[in-house]
Amino acid sequence: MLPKINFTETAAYKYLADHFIDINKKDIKDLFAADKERFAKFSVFFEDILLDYSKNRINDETMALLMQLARECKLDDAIKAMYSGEKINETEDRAVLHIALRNVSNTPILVDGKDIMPEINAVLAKMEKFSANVISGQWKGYTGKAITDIVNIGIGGSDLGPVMVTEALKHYKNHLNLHFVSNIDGTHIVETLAGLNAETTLFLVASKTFTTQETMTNAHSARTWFLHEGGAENEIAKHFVALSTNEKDVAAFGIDTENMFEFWDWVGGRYSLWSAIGLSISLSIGFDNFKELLKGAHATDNHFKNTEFESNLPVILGLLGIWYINFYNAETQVILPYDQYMHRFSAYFQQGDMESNGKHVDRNGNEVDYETGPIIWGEPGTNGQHAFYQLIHQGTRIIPADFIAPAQSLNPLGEHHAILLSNFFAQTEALMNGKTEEEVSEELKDAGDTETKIEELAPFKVFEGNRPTNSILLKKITPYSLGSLIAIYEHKIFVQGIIWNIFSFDQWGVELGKQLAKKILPELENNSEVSSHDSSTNGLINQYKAWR
Ligand SMILES: O=P(O)(O)OC[C@H]1O[C@H](O)[C@H](O)[C@@H](O)[C@@H]1O
Repeated sequence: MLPKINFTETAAYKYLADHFIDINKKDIKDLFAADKERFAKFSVFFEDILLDYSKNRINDETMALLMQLARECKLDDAIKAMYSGEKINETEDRAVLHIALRNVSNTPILVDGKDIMPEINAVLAKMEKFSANVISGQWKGYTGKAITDIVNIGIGGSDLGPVMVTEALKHYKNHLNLHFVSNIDGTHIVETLAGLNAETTLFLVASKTFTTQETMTNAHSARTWFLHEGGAENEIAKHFVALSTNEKDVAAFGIDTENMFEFWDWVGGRYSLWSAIGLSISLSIGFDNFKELLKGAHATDNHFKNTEFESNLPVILGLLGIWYINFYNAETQVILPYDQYMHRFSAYFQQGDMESNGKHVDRNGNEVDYETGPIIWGEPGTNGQHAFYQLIHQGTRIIPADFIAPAQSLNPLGEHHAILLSNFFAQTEALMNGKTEEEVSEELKDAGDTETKIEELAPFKVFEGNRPTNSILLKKITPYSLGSLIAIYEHKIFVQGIIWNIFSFDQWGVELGKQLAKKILPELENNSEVSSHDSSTNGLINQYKAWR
């Protein structure tokens, strides 16, 4: 059982509320000026990852109180509960064990008294063999040709993780072409299949439940396409495999359960890239690299479990988020990777974070009277700089930002990486320091502007600064370091969920829309006027019918 403590009733919360009044008057740049040790104090290494959180609106007391908050909320007990396989996903009566999927040290992990490691290892061995066969060309399609194209059909957690990781690790990929179909919009599958040859295409039907409407519809369309292109029913096994927890429905679809890669109900969809759902990753970069990804995540898992809170990256990141969300009323959190390969990283954590912590009922079943999960967004730098950074620099909202960059480029090309990184360093400096009216006037004077012009323009050119950022500098993007980084963000979400006293591993909020769509679908079958809804929904449906 998880602790069920209202964090706003802790002593630490009350101290933090008082402390906030004091720190809110301070400028980060003044805190730097007053403390030569600030960078050393507020930065921490985890292997080849450096987290610098010194450019935040914090001092020693803030961090001490945030750590006290974590202790009062019994974060340590919660971590133990997760790692020991307790059913901490109480509303679904399930354990939460993505950490077991990457438990490469193989220490037993018990669920209902049974060690789950042998099952995990068996699926990993099956993934290894299958990946090797497909990559080497030993696995043949129905006309005896090797596979050239992999199409992963899945949505949500059965899509976003594989997409993000295969993109982030594209540098390590082999000759196989990877495609991802998620959207129910027919355009997605039509456009994907348009360039493909059924003889050399392998479909991975990725769905934890194997009942998701989008995935099942797309999978059936892929099957029809395969048969239409010349494949026969009894050749489906050579071109369709399933990644799922639902053996019965996999068999009903016509996929040989021999070709099913299993996972388990204690793997949340948005935490499933480490499971059989990662088969597309293993096919794309080879199983050895997939294993490296798992190893990197496992290293983070050990760090999170064993390191004191003060030097624990997920704990520090989680608590800083709490500081801004609950004391500064920050509504969003922007994630800005300065790495083109990581262009889906923020999108991935939109599901990871928002589906986990977008909750308004606490673990006691009561409405919360504080803010919970932030809105997660972001794009890679430097593209974001030319799009939305204006609002981060000069808008009215406080937007805590995570800047992420690798020190080494995987594609060294002239000055590119130095320019990229100069922007990475400059942005957090600019957000912190801002630019005073004096500095602006000086600049305008130097440019030859008149006194009147300077007075007119200056207010628009002032940057108030004091905008908080974390910088995460990695040595290099490798399967291992990416695995570590993803796991850091996963555990950060866990930390925040524990403090907010919410259940982070269910997702009831996605159900209502699905239910209503199921009701509406039959109403779209004929042309008769619909009147069973509110006037807006009726009006929209009837107009659709008139226009289709
Ligand atoms: O893997 P599946 O069972 O097809 O589920 C795919 C996705 O759909 C659901 O709506 C959930 O909100 C997601 O958490 C899940 O990842």
